[in-house]
Amino acid sequence: MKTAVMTENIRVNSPNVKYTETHIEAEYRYHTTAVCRDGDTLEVTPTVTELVLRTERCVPRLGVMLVGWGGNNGTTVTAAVLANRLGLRWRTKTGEQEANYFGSLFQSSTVCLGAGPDGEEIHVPFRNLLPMVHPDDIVFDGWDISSMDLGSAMERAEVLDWSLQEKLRPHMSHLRPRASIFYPDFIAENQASRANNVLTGTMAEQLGQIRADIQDFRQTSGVDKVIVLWTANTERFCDITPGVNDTAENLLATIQSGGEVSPSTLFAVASILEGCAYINGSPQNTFVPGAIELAVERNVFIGGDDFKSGQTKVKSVLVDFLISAGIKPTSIVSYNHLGNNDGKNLSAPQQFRSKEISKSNVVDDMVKSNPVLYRKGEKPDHCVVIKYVPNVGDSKRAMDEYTSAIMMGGTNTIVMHNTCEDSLLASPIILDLVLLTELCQRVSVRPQGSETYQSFHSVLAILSFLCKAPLIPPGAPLVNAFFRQRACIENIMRACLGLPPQNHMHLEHKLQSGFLPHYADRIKEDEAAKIKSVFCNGYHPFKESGVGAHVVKEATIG
Ligand SMILES: NC(=O)c1ccc[n+]([C@@H]2O[C@H](COP(=O)([O-])OP(=O)(O)OC[C@H]3O[C@@H](n4cnc5c(N)ncnc54)[C@H](O)[C@@H]3O)[C@@H](O)[C@H]2O)c1
Ligand SMILES: O=P([O-])([O-])O[C@@H]1[C@@H](O)[C@H](O)[C@@H](O)[C@H](O)[C@@H]1O
Repeated sequence: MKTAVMTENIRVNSPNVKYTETHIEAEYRYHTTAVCRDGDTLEVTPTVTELVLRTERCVPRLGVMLVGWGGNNGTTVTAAVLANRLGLRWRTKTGEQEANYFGSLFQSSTVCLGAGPDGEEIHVPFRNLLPMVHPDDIVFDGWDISSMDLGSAMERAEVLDWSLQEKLRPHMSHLRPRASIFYPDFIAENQASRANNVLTGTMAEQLGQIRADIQDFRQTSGVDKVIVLWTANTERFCDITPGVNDTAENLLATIQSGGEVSPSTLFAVASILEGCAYINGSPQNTFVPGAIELAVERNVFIGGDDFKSGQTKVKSVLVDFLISAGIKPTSIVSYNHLGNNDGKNLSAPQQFRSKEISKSNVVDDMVKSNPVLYRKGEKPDHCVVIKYVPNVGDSKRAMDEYTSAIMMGGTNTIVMHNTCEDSLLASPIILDLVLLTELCQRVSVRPQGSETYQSFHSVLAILSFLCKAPLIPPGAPLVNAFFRQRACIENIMRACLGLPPQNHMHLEHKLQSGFLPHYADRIKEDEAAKIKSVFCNGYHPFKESGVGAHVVKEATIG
């Protein structure tokens, strides 16, 4: 039975937005711009498509099954949710610390709704825009090739303060990962010593067991829906072979007969067949063409690849800043060393290669966007180095050097040192990934002229903000630039409320004699005259006359 949890505290006052018992229904004018070349002229045509976006208001009880549950990320995200749910506080050497969700886009960042009574911008937590699952309410389960219970695995991870671990252990020691699929040649040899919790049988039997595990979790936990997320070790890339994994039919046949199918792809197939969204937090090519085709056929969301958590996240900001400012990065060197088990696995060449690819391609879209700086095909030198240094544990040390050409033959070099507990950056990303995926499962869209509503494409490109190597539908533009990706999420959620995209223009404050605020037509004639006299003399109505305060009350924000 779904729990009708009304989490939003924003009510949009518009004739285009309807709140029913079950849905928010927004009529939305989607503005885009079509460009085509006519000789040496670019012809630009603004286009408008009428859409109706419908969002289910009932927030389900969400179950998340982590593959690699006993790892640094798996234990840390589980611990963080428990600590927040329990409202834990603990002593550290610098004082008392309380649980939080820093690093989560939805839990710890805000969006600007619009202007308030005094003209100031009103910001609200991102999560408040639409009804969303609260991370405190997530129920975790999962698999690991290591049988260690979550309390001991948290200790093995060496991520969280000991005093916090002491408080959490009674709540985690009874949690045990389910046995998993283990094919040694997909991850580093140095991982074999962990593998004491593995499934036997044929590939088809193992697939069947994973499906049974998902069914068992759904039934025993009482959750309304399950999302499966891979946070197990980075695998080597899989060969894409016609007749093996190039179509859904061939992939399913290969699983029956046994062949080149990775554990991560098997988990993807199991999840899709169980109707569960599947997200890949690692860089390997889990989503072979056959897996993507299966997801589309079954109308199930898939997303990834590789959490964008630290060094690469900064890169997707810094390179966007440089190129958007007309400065030309000519060399990017990204080095880091870390001492956790992820680093140990990545010390093997094939696993490092998977990561090198996802960390290297993140600047391509930004480079291609600026033909003023870069000739066709020209790219900055880009070097990625990862070293395993056990002593530093989960505290990854990243060092970056960005060298750029500036005006008249000048050179700018930015050097950065970035130290962090890698798992404390990845854990909020995991939460954002599953919460955004769950929200998208409750959104449907009816384009003008269509009688039926449709879901987002099975390849959930909106997750790009959270991934180093975004998986996108065929033909869609690949965007890695951080703030463009963030704006995409914000503006789609605003569209679900019938609100226009954020444009940051503030035109009402930028004209010589100003103009009437857009809502002025909704207020009485004499008050409009007052605002006109005040506002158009360059004074903001809210500050000067107080009349705006009355108008804002009618706008019913809050
Ligand atoms: N900041 C980050 O931590 C970050 C950022 C981006 C991507 N990642 C990726 O996330 C993944 C997990 O990172 P981590 O630091 O938690 O690593 P980890 O090594 O601590 O955890 C991985 C876990 O997966 C388990 N495992 C390996 N193969 C498995 C299988 N077939 N089935 C089930 N479990 C299996 C291991 O036993 C281990 O417990 C890695 O692939 C890493 O590259 C991490
Ligand atoms: O997200 P990011 O910090 O650029 O990338 C990280 C790498 O720098 C790190 O070496 C690796 O172990 C993590 O899995 C993660 O991928």
